[in-house]
Amino acid sequence: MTVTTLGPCRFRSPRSGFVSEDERVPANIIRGPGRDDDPGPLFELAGPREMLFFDPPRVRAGIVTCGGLCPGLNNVIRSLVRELHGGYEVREVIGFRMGYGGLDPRNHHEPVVLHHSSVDDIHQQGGTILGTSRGPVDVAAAVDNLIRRKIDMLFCIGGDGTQRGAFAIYEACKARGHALAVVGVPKTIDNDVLYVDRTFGYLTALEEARHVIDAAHNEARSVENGVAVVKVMGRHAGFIAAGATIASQDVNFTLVPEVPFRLDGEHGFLAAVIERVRDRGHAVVVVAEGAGQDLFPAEPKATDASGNVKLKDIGPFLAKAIGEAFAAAKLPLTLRYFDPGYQIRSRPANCEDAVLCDMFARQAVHAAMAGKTGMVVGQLHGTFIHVPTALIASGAKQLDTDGLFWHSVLAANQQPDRFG
Ligand SMILES: Nc1ncnc2c1ncn2[C@@H]1O[C@H](COP(=O)(O)OP(=O)(O)OP(=O)(O)O)[C@@H](O)[C@H]1O
Ligand SMILES: O=P(O)(O)OC[C@H]1O[C@](O)(CO)[C@@H](O)[C@@H]1O
Ligand SMILES: [Mg+2]
Repeated sequence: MTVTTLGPCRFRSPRSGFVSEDERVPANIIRGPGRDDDPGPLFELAGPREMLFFDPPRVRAGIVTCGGLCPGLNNVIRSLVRELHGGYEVREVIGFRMGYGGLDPRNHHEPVVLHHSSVDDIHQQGGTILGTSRGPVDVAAAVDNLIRRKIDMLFCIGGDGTQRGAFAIYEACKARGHALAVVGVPKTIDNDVLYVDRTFGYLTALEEARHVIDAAHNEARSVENGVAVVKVMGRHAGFIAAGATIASQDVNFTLVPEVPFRLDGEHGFLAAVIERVRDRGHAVVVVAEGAGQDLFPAEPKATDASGNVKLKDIGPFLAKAIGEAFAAAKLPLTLRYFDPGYQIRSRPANCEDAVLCDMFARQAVHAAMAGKTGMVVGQLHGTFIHVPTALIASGAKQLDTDGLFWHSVLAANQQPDRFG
């Protein structure tokens, strides 16, 4: 599957180290001869193109950040601006404010002009200098505004919702014959974006989660029968819970959305916690926010402003259940509860994420200058690629519970494969 290009490329690039349009990266690893393995989609390689669709000095670029905060948003903004200005000598870069809401002039979020110097040290701050939001977008009004402002390329930094919004903008521009390059940069601490080995923000989230787990472990093991419960983010995927478990090696129970669990019964989660505390005197539980949602009564699901289902709060629910189980077993308990979600995602990027943000941003600029549109910069097998936005929006990545990563979790925490 190839990415759409806006038209013939007529301008010579000022960059070097060009990649060819013919190189492809397969989604799947071919496991060996004699097997009928499906390579899956074949993705274009990211990188500078020799010929460009846009004439760099005439380009007007726009940047928008949407959805929840994530470490590295400012790094991406900075590297986009620096590559546009420094690499291609683009004269005008505009930052739309407060997410997609800022694309609609009726919301009165006046965009800001981003200069080389105005992004100088923003990478040292968490959050996003442009502001962000959730909530509905009037795509027609957004596209009217982009056309009126003569924007040639729009960089949409955000998660799955943002990329679905980017796709709607891309389709509306196509229908109206406006040559806008819509290029996404995949953001989320949850790391649940398809065709992206690692989204930016994920490793910073692990590092921060590990600090909290260290604290939880110290609390739990310093008291009699200490149990610490740490809730981390991860709506539909347990990558943060799993990765932090492996990084910390001090977690005893890791609960993720991909593995349903039972609380009660001989082989249930609560019996396992009691056994662990009887045996070792303390326990550390890490739970992803999307885990165990089936333990709550089924009722109509509320949604947030963007249409994301509001999850039931599994953390306090588990803490209460553990308290009741210890009481029933007439066992003393000291329970500590940690919910560091916002503390984690508002941090500045760590070193690995800073590198990834810069790489993603520069590949996004190369793609847009070559007229690529309706695409997101991805990364597979350590290689940067162009992924059609339609594919990114087709689903979400989850933990492979038969894979190496989850097996490392089970090896680290020694919990059974299943509870109940
Ligand atoms: N199908 C869609 N069409 C148009 N806009 C959409 C669509 N889905 C989501 N959006 C818009 O994209 C923006 C960001 O979506 P959302 O709040 O779900 O965050 P996200 O990008 O998924 O990031 P996070 O990982 O933090 O949830 C919102 O303004 C939302 O209204
Ligand atoms: O409180 P908010 O802003 O709705 O965001 C919470 C969500 O954001 C995420 O961190 C994704 O950005 C999810 O893991 C979490 O469910
Ligand atoms: Mg989302």
